[in-house]
Amino acid sequence: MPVAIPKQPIPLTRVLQRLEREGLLQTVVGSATARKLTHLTDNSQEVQPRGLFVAVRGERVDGHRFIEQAIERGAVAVVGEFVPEAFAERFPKASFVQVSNSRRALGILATIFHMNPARRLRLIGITGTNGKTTTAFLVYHMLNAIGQETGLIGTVCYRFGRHELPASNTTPGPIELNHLLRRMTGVPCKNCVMEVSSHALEQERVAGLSFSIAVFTNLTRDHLDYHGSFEAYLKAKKKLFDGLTFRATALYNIDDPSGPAMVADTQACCISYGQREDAQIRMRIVGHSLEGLTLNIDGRFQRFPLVGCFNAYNLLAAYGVGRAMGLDPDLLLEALGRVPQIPGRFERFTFEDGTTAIVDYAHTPDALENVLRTIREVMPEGARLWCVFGCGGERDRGKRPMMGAVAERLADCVIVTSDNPRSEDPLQIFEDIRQGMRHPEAALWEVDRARAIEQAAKLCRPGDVVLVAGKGHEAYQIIGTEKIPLDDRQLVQEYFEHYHTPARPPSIRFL
Ligand SMILES: CC(=O)N[C@H]1[C@@H](OP(=O)(O)OP(=O)(O)OC[C@H]2O[C@@H](n3ccc(=O)[nH]c3=O)[C@H](O)[C@@H]2O)O[C@H](CO)[C@@H](O)[C@@H]1O[C@H](C)C(=O)N[C@@H](C)C(=O)N[C@H](CCC(=O)O)C(=O)O
Ligand SMILES: Nc1ncnc2c1ncn2[C@@H]1O[C@H](COP(=O)(O)OP(=O)(O)OP(=O)(O)O)[C@@H](O)[C@H]1O
Ligand SMILES: N[C@H](CCC[C@H](N)C(=O)O)C(=O)O
Ligand SMILES: [Mg+2]
Repeated sequence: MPVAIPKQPIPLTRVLQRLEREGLLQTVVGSATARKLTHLTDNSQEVQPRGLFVAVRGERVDGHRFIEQAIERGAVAVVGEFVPEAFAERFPKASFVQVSNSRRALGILATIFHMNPARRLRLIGITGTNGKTTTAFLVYHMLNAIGQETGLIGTVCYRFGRHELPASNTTPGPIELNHLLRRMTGVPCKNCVMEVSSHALEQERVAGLSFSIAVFTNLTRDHLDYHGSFEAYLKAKKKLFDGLTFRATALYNIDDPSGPAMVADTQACCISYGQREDAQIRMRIVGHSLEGLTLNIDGRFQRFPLVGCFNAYNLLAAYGVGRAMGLDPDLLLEALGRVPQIPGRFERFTFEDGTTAIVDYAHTPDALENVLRTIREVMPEGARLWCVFGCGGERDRGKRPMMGAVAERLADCVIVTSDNPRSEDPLQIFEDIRQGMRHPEAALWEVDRARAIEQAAKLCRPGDVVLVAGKGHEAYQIIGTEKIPLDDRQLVQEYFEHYHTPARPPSIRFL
């Protein structure tokens, strides 16, 4: 985890004033209040002399356990929620700043230590269960194509200028996030479009950031292991909109049942998008095939290379962002019409004998259903639809039987396999998936994902369509705590090329 280093040391008094203004400050213990702080971190192992350590009650461990270690390594001040016993006596040279919410304090302090880079950027935040990465990529390409230098933060990677960094989280922790924003201002970027996950909102990773535009895509089942209930999940997403000022714009999908609730308490100017008559930004699907979509958006016809009705919403949301920025509709649509392939999102591979394989990141029941339906609607008659999928370990168990049911209902042939089992037993995950299926015996069950893809390649007939779902751009399989290289796109190319390139007749040699 990175450390925030300011241009010049920051007086602790400034930190206290800001925390007080935010209503977070409770008490201050200790004598070091006149000190200047050289860096900020929430990881005790990264503390150096004259640092500020924020103790966070984490998902795995409680950062308060490492206060002593942080002070031994040179922290002169500690921010936390509970004052350790006899702090002043045990650590006479340090100060303890008690706050009501350490995660929130960390977010706000990260903006100070990185000199508030977000103030020099137009921040565009995208939230929702599905479509965040796609919509963020669309906005990124659209704005850069029309000459507005824009950075990107999301699941696949972080991009700005000529830099592309691997993503740690969809929405990184506040120190890394503000560091990225600071680097973007150096490009210089005008805008930053970022995915804002529900985990990030719950954990205050975006605290202290002011979004100019926030987009809601949709809300269906995911992450209930973490949030506990659908209501709590909705509430976490809603925080993005509740935090907007009256100067911001909230774009919401009016066709999604949770759309209106999402913006119910926002101060921002709300703009709805969707197919409904009363949508302020409206589209109609004019045509869709395996080659792409034709939409009528606000009365203008445009073709796009993205497949699937769900992508019509992502395109509309991206267009809405451009409209909220006051940009020319024709320019926006023309730019969106030329978007490149988004890594691992409905990525299509066609083979000589007419077989098609599609690698897609669908890892929720709703996404899997949408993708399978889409393929069904546009695939050639007489062809069979295959679905190779699995469910992540240490993630929402409830979605497993639902995904089993969806795959069985919509595909002709199902191969269940592993998708990042993490510390769980893949066979137990299979058992959970099996619970949702009526005829589990009709499916193939293959723990080894590479072998499952090979089976699909071997068993499908020329002209069939094979969906390999769940991992999209991911180039690894997480087994235990190890990340083993594995790339669906590479495997698909390798195995399908092997089984679906018709053998050429041997060339005749004339002697
Ligand atoms: C479960 C979870 O969300 N964990 C996230 C969380 O970690 P945490 O702060 O709770 O970490 P922890 O390990 O319990 O440690 C608590 C504190 O003790 C500190 N510590 C720990 C050890 C030590 O020796 N000294 C020390 O000071 C740690 O630095 C930390 O401050 O905060 C970290 C920084 O913000 C995240 O990187 C981390 O994401 C983990 C890696 C993760 O897998 N998260 C997933 C579930 C996630 O967030 N996913 C969403 C996307 C979901 C979607 O796409 O729909 C995302 O935004 O990526
Ligand atoms: N608007 C949408 N509605 C429903 N399903 C969608 C939508 N957009 C994409 N999908 C499906 O969901 C999958 C994930 O899409 P995407 O990566 O854009 O979403 P995400 O919200 O970023 O997901 P994650 O939270 O895992 O990062 C896609 O591969 C596709 O199958
Ligand atoms: N952002 C999602 C991605 C899931 C992708 C899937 N491949 C899995 O590992 O379950 C998560 O962390 O739950
Ligand atoms: Mg994403």
